[in-house]
Amino acid sequence: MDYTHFLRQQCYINGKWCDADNGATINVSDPGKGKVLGTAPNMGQVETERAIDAAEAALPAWRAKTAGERAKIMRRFFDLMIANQDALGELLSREQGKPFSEAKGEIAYSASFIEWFAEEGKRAYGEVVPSHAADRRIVTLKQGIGVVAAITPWNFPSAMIGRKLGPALAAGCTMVLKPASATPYSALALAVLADEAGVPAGVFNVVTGSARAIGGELTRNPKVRKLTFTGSTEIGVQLLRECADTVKKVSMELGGNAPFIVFDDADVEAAVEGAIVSKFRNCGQTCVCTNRFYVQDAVYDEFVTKLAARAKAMPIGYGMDEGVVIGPLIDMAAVEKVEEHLEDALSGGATLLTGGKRHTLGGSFYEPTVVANVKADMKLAREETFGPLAGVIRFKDEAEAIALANDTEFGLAAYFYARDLGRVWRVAEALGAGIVGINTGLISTEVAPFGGVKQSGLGREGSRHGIDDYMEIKYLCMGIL
Ligand SMILES: NC(=O)C1=CN([C@@H]2O[C@H](COP(=O)(O)OP(=O)(O)OC[C@H]3O[C@@H](n4cnc5c(N)ncnc54)[C@H](OP(=O)(O)O)[C@@H]3O)[C@@H](O)[C@H]2O)C=CC1
Ligand SMILES: O=C(O)CCCC(=O)O
Repeated sequence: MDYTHFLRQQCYINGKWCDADNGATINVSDPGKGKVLGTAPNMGQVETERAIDAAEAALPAWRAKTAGERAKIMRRFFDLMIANQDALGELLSREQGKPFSEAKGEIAYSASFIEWFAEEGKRAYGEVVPSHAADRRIVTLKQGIGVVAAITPWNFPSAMIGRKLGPALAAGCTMVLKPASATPYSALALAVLADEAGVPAGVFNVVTGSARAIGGELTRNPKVRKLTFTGSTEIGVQLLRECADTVKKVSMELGGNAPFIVFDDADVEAAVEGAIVSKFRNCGQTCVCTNRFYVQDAVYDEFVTKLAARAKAMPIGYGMDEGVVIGPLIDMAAVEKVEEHLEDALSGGATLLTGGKRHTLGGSFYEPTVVANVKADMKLAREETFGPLAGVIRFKDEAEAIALANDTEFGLAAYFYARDLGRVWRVAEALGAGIVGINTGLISTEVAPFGGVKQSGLGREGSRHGIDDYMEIKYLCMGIL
């Protein structure tokens, strides 16, 4: 199947493909070539309300199915995603810019949440609680929360949906999704496959367009019982406020500022490998990407020299070109943010080791960049860069590294390399993050709980815990007179 089969330029509401009521559209561009790929409907409040009504109407029948019946449909959905991995990967690469190999990996990652939660739905056990009274019995049930609203970002246009849709469907919930305006096609492609898999009309709805109008309705409408969001902390905070009026359950997967610590007992080669993966995946545009490196005195020079050499050798190009590992940034605003952070570091005395400029391909291509002699108060260490810029800070001892790593309002991922077992436990326990990568730069999998502490978010996605965010516990107290 060709990728164009999945390139739908209409929204999906109540099992039907539709335009905005007023026919308005937004352009969707390929960030690599800068060329318009197509359009998507510019919907607003009215269409969103219609989608919520459809999700509400579809809820009783979807909820009434057994978990096993839902799992069969979800299994078909998973199989279709895998069978169409190449086409879905190409569509994703074209709208987002990431290398085709990474895009295909993202499709498999996205599908893995559908498969995982299809099975977890069957294990959403309640419990029998030892009673407090001889004449009463206590039982708990877990029930799907109802209509779920999801708002997702452009950096993982498929996987951030898969990991919300999987648990929602498995729990017996229905969903209205608003994907990022930059990358709506991967979301609409999921609607094509959901339909083919037999997900009933109204269970999964996709609306594209005005973030404010659609988001406003999703947060205001009392029929929506849960909002799940991945994106910036700034918008997450705004959505939390908006959800307060109708007391919705919320999951927030927000910004990060991940530290990556290399201790003097680390395997430096392995640390460089992990650093490359963790820093430059998706051109530095993931919330778990390393944002600041801390390297101990004794191994500092070796680490920065090797990191710079590896970064310099990374092939840059269009996502669909053979062998590319670094694609374009999502837009020029992203390039400007990298430039601002680099300029701030260099003007404060940091040393440029490689990169440091826009790539000759033009547009939003930027060279993988490494700077040494970075200080902890520079912008690149304090704010999420979300780009291919690695700044390396020197430290003396374990206590200093932990203090530096934890000196942030964020707490999503943290990484460190060390071999001393005592140190591994001490540091792992001391880091203020929801996810800690130890001697690895890659922590993402559907089987583990993904989520942050502090201003990086609320709730966990993936793992056996991920379905709980889509369920309520009901307690039954039974008199047995
Ligand atoms: N945690 C993460 O994974 C991500 C973090 N980020 C961080 O955020 C920065 C900015 O990226 P950006 O794309 O602007 O992220 P945003 O948080 O603005 O966007 C994420 C999603 O929220 C939507 N949105 C934006 N404003 C509103 C609103 N008022 N009400 C409801 N929904 C809204 C967007 O829609 P639309 O696309 O239509 O604007 C998109 O679907 C990045 O540089 C990065 O630092 C970004 C993406 C993912
Ligand atoms: O940046 C994000 O929000 C998505 C994280 C990707 C992952 O699950 O690894």
